[in-house]
Amino acid sequence: MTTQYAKALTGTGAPMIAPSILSADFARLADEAAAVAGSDWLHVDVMDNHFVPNLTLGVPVVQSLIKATDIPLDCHLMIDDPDRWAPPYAELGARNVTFHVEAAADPRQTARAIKSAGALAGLALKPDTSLADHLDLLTEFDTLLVMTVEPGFGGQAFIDAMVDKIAAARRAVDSGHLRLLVEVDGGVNAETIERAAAAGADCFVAGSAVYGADDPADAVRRLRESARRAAVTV
Ligand SMILES: O=C(CO)[C@@H](O)[C@H](O)COP(=O)(O)O
Ligand SMILES: [Fe+2]
Repeated sequence: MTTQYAKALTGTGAPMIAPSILSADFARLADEAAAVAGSDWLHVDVMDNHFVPNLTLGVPVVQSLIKATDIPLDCHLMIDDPDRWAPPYAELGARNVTFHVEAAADPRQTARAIKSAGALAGLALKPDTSLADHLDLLTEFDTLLVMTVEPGFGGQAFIDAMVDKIAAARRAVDSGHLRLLVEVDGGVNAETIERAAAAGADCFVAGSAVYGADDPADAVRRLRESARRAAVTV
């Protein structure tokens, strides 16, 4: 169920795949980006050890990675105080900058700051965070990241109960004629991507399913094809 907006972003209308470098070798990030050539976005999990109990990377690494790859960066900020810390990722040239509503004091203003710095703005929801409570924010955002695991770590199992939230997000976008990509993150693999795609997601983050594969670029192609097939059968 790829939307016109997703089509405008990809040029092809195919489901978008965003490999997560959380599952890559951090000592070889440029090579690991090259290994997923053909991906729509490269997903970069920024964790601060406060909002989530894990610590990854920040502005200096993103700054280097932007120079090391042509793949647009999809920065997922799992950090406290995104109102202060999110706009710099947009200023660096990230394509999409997503922050968590649970951590933001003023999500509207932060989305506007990200967009005026030239990036798309993304709103992320943890699994227990209600979509219905935040519907009024969606017009401010370009992407909605539905977390299908608890944020913090790769390699966790997809929470099936989130399929209903993906479907609700799809309905909200379509009925409101919103210019918003529905993105799914956590536990996405060859099997779970079908349920997420059938529920109406446009963009799929996959870490271990891509970087755990013998041929990561081929894993990206296969995931895209599985999503495309599942989306057209609904
Ligand atoms: O944001 C996160 C985890 O907090 C994700 O982006 C993970 O990096 C996805 O990894 P897999 O679940 O696909 O292994
Ligand atoms: Fe993520």
